[in-house]
Amino acid sequence: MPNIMSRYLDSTAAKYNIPKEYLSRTVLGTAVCLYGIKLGYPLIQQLCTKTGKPTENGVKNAKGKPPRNGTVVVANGEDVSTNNNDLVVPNGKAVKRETASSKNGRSSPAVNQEFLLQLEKLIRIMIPRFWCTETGLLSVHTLALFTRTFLSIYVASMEGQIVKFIVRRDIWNFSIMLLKWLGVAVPATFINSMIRYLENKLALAFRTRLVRHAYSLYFKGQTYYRVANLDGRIENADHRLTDDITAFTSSVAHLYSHLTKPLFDCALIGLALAQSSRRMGANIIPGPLLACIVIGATGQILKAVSPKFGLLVAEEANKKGYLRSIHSRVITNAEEIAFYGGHKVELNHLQKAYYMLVRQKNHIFQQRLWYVMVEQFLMKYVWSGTGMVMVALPIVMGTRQSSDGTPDSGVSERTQYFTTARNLLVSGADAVERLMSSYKEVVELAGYTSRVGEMLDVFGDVSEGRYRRTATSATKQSSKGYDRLEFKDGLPVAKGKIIESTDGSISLIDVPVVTPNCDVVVPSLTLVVHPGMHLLITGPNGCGKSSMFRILSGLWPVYAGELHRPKDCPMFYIPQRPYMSLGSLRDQIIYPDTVEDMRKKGLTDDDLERSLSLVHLAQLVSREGGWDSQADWKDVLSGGEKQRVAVARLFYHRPKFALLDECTSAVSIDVESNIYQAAKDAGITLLTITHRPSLWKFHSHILQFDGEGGWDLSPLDAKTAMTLRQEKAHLEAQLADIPVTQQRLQVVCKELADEENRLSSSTLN
Ligand SMILES: Nc1ncnc2c1ncn2[C@@H]1O[C@H](COP(=O)(O)OP(=O)(O)OP(=O)(O)O)[C@@H](O)[C@H]1O
Repeated sequence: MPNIMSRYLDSTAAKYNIPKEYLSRTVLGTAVCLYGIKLGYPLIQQLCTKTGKPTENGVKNAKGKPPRNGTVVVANGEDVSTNNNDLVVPNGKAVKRETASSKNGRSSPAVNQEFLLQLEKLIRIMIPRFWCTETGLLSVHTLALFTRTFLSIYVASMEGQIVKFIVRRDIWNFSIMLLKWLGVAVPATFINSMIRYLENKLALAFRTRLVRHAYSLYFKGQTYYRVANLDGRIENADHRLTDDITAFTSSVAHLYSHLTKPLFDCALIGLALAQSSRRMGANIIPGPLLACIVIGATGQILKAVSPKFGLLVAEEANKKGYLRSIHSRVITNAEEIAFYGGHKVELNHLQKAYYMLVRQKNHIFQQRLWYVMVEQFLMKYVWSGTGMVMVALPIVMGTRQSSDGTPDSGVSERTQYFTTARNLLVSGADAVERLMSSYKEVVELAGYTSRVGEMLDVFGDVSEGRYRRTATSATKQSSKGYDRLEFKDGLPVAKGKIIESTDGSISLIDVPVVTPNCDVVVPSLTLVVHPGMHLLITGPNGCGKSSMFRILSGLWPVYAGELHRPKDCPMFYIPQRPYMSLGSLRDQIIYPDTVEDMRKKGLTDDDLERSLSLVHLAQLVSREGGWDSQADWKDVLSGGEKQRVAVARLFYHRPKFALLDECTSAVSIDVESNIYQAAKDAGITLLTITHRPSLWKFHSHILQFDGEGGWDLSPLDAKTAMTLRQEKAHLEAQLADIPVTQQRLQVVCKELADEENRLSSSTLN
């Protein structure tokens, strides 16, 4: 076919008196343009149709654009969510709608417009300015790739010359060329190593930028808490922040060199091949034309048979994250599991998670098996055959004989051409193969891009108070008739106001206690806590006591009513299970301050010691080897000691209000009483959740939840008297038992004496 083509070109050029070269270039240019249009057309068509395409519901938004995942468009005056995982809310009723393809309402990761937009967003984070370290690294990397391509071509031509001198039996020139060839190997190997070094540096620089950005979002406000507790889109943020970001940045850096170098190779090798064909006096069109046809056909076939690697990779990352989370659960709760002897159950969970990952990996391997087979067949065998035809064409069709009057009738020059062209073709084929196999990597990159992009989107949303969660209970509540919550997009809207109080008090006015699952635990709560008003909070389990603290601390949104808080929120929360941070013993007491903060406050280790003695732990410093000693405090301290250390923090920080959530449940009653008295003496207003009547005397008011959504706030005086009366009755009952106990004691003493007498007489006998 190339022969026929060449003859046809010859005859046409002669017929219309056009220089053959012009005609060849025009044909080649047209073919390339047409192929470019063919490849680009589906993308352009996709873009055009997307811009004005009606949505699933046949509705366009105001700009004629399709709504983004999760946004709301208005149909027939009602809010209709287009998110796969969202709730359609006709007439205020929430209905769950979920599709299997996308858990989080996103389309499955693929190389499409969404991927390009997300990638662009992430690239802007990784390369924030034109002049930055990353652009410097990219420039040097590009230069190294370019140099490597030039060196490959130079080495290929040298090898051709070496073979030519061998055929001519020219020992002198052969030796010189061989030395030159070895001389080129030194910079060539250095450049190779440099390319890898720069790729790694680039991946690390990208990762650093992304991690810095992600951390700033993750620790903005209480995003790390809200992502896990209030939003349901991300399950394992830790895995995304570590493994997924690493995989994404490595993939981007790797793809950059994997795409750039082959592109340079193709362009420069194509030119070099055309030059050597021309030197052989052959037509330059047929070879490249044949190559274009074969490569184009290969691309189409591979595209048709390619599995959805992006989706597969994203799913694999998901399963890896799940396995990791199960591992960390075991590590965190090792002692509890060991006491229960729950290793069988945990092992079961771990194995399940592991086999889910194994199944996914096997699925990917299977998909790869057939894909790689087709890929290898086309790229190794079909392309090698095409290469042989391409190399043979200029030799068979060429008109050139010997250029320097050598007696071998051009055999040595043809051999030189053959060797050079063959080497160039091998490099070219390798370049195209890398380009094509890069498609698979691009699809995998789409998977990582989707996970990292989604994570950053969710962090951004959550830090601004926009949550998305499967609100199954919303339906339940709406059917219960609770209509104070306003739903939008299937989720309750935080309409409540957070106001700075001027008199230093904390108040909740008509605030509902609503859990992240939209369960309304208390429909409306109103209370004012002035400084010095010590409030005791009681009620059955699950009635909303801790939830009230979450609302006061700003962890949970205020869905209605008003929350008044003093400026800078001088509240300090101590939970039942105290958190021990990493670091020294000093760091435990001053948490969440740093040592610099402590110095700035003008506090010293002596002050810390005073805080420790208030919780009866003064000996801890010498026992643990000083303030700077480091340990895994979570394991080193007992449950009660951990609680006391947590309370010592209260004496270090001395906040206006202390939210104490059964924080001394493991402390003995006498020490507990001393702690509460010391806290009151320090001028700290106590809001205490407790089930211990012994703590009542330290409080002036009591808030009682009934577990049915109701509550009662009253002064504690009358109730204290009541409990004192109860305690008196209890003590009197104990005293009434004393005569009986004394009688019993006498009997036991007598029996013991008899027994001893018996024993001594038996020993004498
Ligand atoms: N992160 C959460 N997500 C969903 N629901 C939650 C969450 N935290 C608490 N809840 C629910 O909120 C309700 C109130 O919980 P809360 O922790 O306030 O109870 P409590 O009164 O402090 O109970 P206890 O005395 O047992 O500590 C419970 O039904 C609980 O299941």
